[in-house]
Amino acid sequence: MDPLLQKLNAAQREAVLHVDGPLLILAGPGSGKTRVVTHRIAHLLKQGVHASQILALTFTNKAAQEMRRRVEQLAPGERVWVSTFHRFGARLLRERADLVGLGQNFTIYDTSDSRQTLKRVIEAEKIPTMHYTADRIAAGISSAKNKLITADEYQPRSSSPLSSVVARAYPAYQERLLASSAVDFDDLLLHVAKLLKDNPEVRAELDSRFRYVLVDEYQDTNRAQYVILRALSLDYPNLAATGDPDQSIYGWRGADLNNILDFEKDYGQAKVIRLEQNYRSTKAILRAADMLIGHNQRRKKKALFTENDEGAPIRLVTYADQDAEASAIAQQIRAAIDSGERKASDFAVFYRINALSRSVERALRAHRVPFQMVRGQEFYQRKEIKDVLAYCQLINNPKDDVAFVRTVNSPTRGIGKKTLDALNDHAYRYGTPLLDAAREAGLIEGLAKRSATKLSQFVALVEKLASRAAGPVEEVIGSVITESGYRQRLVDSDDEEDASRLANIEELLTDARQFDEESEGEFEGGAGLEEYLERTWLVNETDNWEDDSDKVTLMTLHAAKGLEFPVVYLVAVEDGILPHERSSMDTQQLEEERRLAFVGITRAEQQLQLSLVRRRDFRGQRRMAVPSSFLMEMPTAEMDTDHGGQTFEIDPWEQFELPPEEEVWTDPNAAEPEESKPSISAAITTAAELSGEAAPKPSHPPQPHTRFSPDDFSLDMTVRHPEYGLGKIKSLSGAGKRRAATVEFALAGERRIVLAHSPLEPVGNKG
Ligand SMILES: Nc1ncnc2c1ncn2[C@@H]1O[C@H](COP(=O)(O)OP(=O)(O)OP(=O)(O)O)[C@@H](O)[C@H]1O
Ligand SMILES: [Mg+2]
Repeated sequence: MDPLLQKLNAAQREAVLHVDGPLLILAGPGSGKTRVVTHRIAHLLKQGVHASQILALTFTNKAAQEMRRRVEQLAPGERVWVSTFHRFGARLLRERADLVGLGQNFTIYDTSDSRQTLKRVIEAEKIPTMHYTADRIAAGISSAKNKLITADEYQPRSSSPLSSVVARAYPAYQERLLASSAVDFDDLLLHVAKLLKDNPEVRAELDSRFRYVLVDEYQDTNRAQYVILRALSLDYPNLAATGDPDQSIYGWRGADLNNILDFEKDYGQAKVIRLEQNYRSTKAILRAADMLIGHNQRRKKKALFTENDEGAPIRLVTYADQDAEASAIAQQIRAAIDSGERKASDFAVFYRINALSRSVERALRAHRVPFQMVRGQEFYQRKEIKDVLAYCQLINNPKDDVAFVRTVNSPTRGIGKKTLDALNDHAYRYGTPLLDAAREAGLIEGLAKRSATKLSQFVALVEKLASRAAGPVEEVIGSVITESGYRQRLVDSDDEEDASRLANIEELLTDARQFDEESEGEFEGGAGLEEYLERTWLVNETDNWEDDSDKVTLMTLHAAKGLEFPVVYLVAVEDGILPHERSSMDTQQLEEERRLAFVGITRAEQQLQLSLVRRRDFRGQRRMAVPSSFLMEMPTAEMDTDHGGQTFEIDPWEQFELPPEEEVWTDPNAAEPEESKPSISAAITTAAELSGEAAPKPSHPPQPHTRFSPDDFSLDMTVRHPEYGLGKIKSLSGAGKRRAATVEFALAGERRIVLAHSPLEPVGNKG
């Protein structure tokens, strides 16, 4: 048999051998979907398809890089375009920038740059924001863009005050981006989708150029991505999508599960292949994952089996607090390494939000366990790095207003807010970029002569730097930091922090040198600088992850997608964290949280430990942690549980005085705080928060006033107890104040609870 097909099972082989026509590979975790994608590319090449006719898309740079590596192994010497959606979008857009009114040298704004632009627009155009924060408004714009609603098409809904603010801010923001020849991340897809829609000849050309399109993790595509893929597969419908609806975890970024669920409808005669054998995990791990995901209502059931061993039982451990949790994990890892049983890179620690990593980092350090934190963007997000890169941005794209604002007074040149305001007004009035406005500084009304001179000096600096833009990137950055005085200011400072800033800038020079070496001879006339900037703009979470180093990996659940590790620790499996507190009022969001937990669990090959704590210090507050509702949905009885001598006997409610009788019976929903109501914009507040950048609000124990009445409880109902966690009502007895429920708690076992005196809450009927 062809060696390419040897390491594939029958269903995988069928998918690999499929050449023409739409193909959907629908399968659970660890079943070889990604393997099929790489082997299919190799097979296409073998069939004589030219490498340039193949386009493979995925979501993270890491995944793209890994795919490229595997293809290279299977088909040495072939250069297939394997990319993330955003990089692909950026590349295509540079080829056709004129069609959407952008300069070819457009800048890609990151979240903070686009937020700043939005704020400036709101201020300059005096748009009434009705107290909505820029983040909320930005989320509204982003959500519209992900649904492919352009600024002209956006219609406010009368039921949503936020949408009427968005309706004013969106067009103004978009206009400003265009004037700066800049795009935000969403635009990379929006512009391309629109370009393909409005220019049939361009669409047809690209459709024929990319004869075979492959997409991994198709379940995470949003509307814009869907439209792009559709446009590239009309005349040549050779789209192969692989995905798992149960692993869709980017709903907050507009991912639309219907894209995968409707594939067969959208692409007639699609061949659908299901892969049912999991090669990754033990039976014990797979069983728990399967049970958990079975609680999602909105899903198609899938069969998944493994011939792997039963494996060790999953460990479910309760620790006293997060330090105990972290140091126990570090100790276990240390011991396994010392005994020679495992190496550091066998381990991964996952958490729902980045803020939870700190105690784990500290403990690993204390136990001298090498580790790497996967936290994208960090380097390029540092202030000093952004400052220096902003000069490069301005050289590359003189219309870039954000870069202008960032550099004009950094290092300090005595150009103050008043000067900038006058400049900004002028730029708005005449519709010019700030740099052009600064060129006319002498003519600007209300600008002092001294200020005008300073602005002219700055313009001269930028022009001087721009004249050298065509050289190697390292030299460009070298002259930026020297000529601007940026380096000198750091050198002269006594501040410790400035010393470390200086070191970071040296690091940036090294980074640029590496880029120059990698791309030697590839670019001409300044294109190198643009390519380098693009690299810094489109880094994502998994970029700084080295899989060949012997270190423990620390990452958020979102970043873990597609990866696998022999031993996985999932920490803080607690209510309010996983599931995230924000999801508690919304069934759809709760299901997405469940999928996130599912993704985490299914990364584990041999061993999995789930842990939680009794007390967690969080955002400066100490609170009693409640076990995650998801634990109740897993086979905890067969797990190796250890509550570390922690009992569930303490009653924190003793400290509360019972309120007067009549208050006990008030409607718990009547006084629901405004901000806990679900809304679209709350659902997508900020990408950063949801991807784990920020912490959820700590959940406070409900006040006794909000207790429920015995009538609120019924048989089989899921309930939450602040101390025992989640449970199900097995039986009810007695009446009135003596009415009691016998509840089977996931962790604390069976308890009889007198309802009138309990803090028990129903959890059903949400969403
Ligand atoms: N036929 C096979 N024989 C042996 N090992 C296999 C086979 N197919 C896949 N594997 C291995 O199983 C593991 C999971 O494969 P892969 O990562 O492709 O799964 P996946 O379906 O993409 O998973 P996920 O949904 O988590 O992305 C990998 O280590 C892969 O090498
Ligand atoms: Mg995969």
